[in-house]
Amino acid sequence: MTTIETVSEQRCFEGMQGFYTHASAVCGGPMRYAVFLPPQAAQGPVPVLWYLAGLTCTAETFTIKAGAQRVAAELGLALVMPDTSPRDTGLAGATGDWEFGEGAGFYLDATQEPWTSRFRMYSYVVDELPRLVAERLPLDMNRQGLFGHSMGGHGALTIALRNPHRFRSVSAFAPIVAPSEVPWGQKAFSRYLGDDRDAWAAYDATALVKGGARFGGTILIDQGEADTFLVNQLQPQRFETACEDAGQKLELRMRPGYDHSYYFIQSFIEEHLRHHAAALTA
Ligand SMILES: N[C@@H](CCC(=O)N[C@@H](CSC=O)C(=O)NCC(=O)O)C(=O)O
Repeated sequence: MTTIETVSEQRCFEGMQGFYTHASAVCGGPMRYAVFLPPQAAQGPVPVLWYLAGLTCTAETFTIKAGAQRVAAELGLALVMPDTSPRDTGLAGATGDWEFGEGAGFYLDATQEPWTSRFRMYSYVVDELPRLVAERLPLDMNRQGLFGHSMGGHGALTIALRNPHRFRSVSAFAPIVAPSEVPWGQKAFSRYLGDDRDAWAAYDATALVKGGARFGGTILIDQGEADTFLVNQLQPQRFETACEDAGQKLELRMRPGYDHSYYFIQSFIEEHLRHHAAALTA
């Protein structure tokens, strides 16, 4: 069994907020993640909700900024927050640009050198970390949901669309819905995946829906209308059109006055947690 090192554990709303590190076989080095266990976990396995964070974020960002624990404790949901990439890789070009490399793993498995040995966040989030937490924590892995923000919203949508039987619920705050078509995604995908755009489609929510991927429940998205990334990077209408054409159920809520920040996420976190709880605790 992989050794887990506890960085910290603190009582929170009668549950426990922890930060942990472990040696990741998939990412070839140490990885950090956070878990909130609600008080109900003392009685038995609880549903688990994965949160994938955005560019520049760590396992701490959502944990300390979103204010999710109070309602997660009420609803009996465990929260798992992975980091957004491997760290201290020592690879030239992996630091110094907030849109690429460390802090910008894009929840994909890189196929190009030198990234392919370390930047494997798709397999880390889909396979390695779930196995590791399921072995140690009272989590009901038959009741999993997934959500995320921006780059992490892209991760949540693509992972749910590719694994619809694993996840009962999915939602996103201001997701990158069509990375192949916008500067953030084009920069990252060309470096991690190379120039073959067919390889990009597996990590593009809009392309996945156009290609036939479906999620069983309603996909929930909140998007701020005052988000400075809305026009150049996020473009939710691309996903909305693809879902309409495909008959994929989507609730896209445009929120006047809200930007891209964690103040926006704080404002709607309770609605997202209740959306997931409705599917996970039914
Ligand atoms: N360059 C800026 C902006 C970085 C930023 O806005 N990051 C977002 C995610 S963007 C898409 O994935 C974020 O969530 N930041 C964390 C936060 O606490 O707001 C910078 O370096 O700050």
